[in-house]
Amino acid sequence: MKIEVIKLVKNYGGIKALDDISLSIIGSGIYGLLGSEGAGKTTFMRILSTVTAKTSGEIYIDGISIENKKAIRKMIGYLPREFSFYPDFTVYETLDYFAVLSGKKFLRGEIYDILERVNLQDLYKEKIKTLSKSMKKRLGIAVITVKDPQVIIADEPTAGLDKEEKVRIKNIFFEIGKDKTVILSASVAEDMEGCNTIIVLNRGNVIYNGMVLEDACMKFREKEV
Ligand SMILES: Nc1ncnc2c1ncn2[C@@H]1O[C@H](COP(=O)(O)OP(=O)(O)OP(=O)(O)O)[C@@H](O)[C@H]1O
Repeated sequence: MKIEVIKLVKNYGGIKALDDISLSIIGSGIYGLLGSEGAGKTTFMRILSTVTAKTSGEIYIDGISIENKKAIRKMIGYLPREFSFYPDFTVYETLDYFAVLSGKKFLRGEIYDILERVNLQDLYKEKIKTLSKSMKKRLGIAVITVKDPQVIIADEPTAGLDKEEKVRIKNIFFEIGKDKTVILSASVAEDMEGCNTIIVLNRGNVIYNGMVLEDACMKFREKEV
């Protein structure tokens, strides 16, 4: 899997949210996108997921242009910051519903297997409205992995969770990242722990792209003050 971003620009009226970004993401693993509020993380992820249109530049995923929305959407699972579910559906019904939407046929056992991967197997009868924030996040991960995409993009999946829950969510992504490309964002440096590559965004520019967490944190903090 290779993602190539070439001279990507996104303007919202007079606001330059992404200012000529070029980078490559090659192979499986966890890629962390670190940046403070307004750095452009959500915009970047939404463009990659074909939810938002770019202003200019090019993106290719395995050689397929992002303009080819239909093909790209098959390759990508996008977990936005807030994922909405039907509050009165149970955990099982929700996953089953998205499985049907994905167009693939799933056996009952396969749905339980997916729930097990995100540690929700014992809660399959629970209604969504009774779930905690972390449980909903985990269900969101289950939902986006149901169509087995090659690339998983998650916008601040650990924001607002306690330490234990952050670790739990991260471990799920580490497991997925063994053979898929996972891109996740955060606005606090500690949430980048365990990422194989860290990309630091600042006001729409890439100011660090590498494997050393300490260096990424230094660049990030330099711009924060
Ligand atoms: N729909 C929009 N209309 C106008 N400006 C926008 C829109 N979406 C984002 N922006 C602006 O683009 C810039 C980048 O925002 P973006 O949400 O991508 O950053 P972020 O790093 O995800 O930050 P946050 O954590 O606050 O969401 C900000 O200046 C933001 O105000």
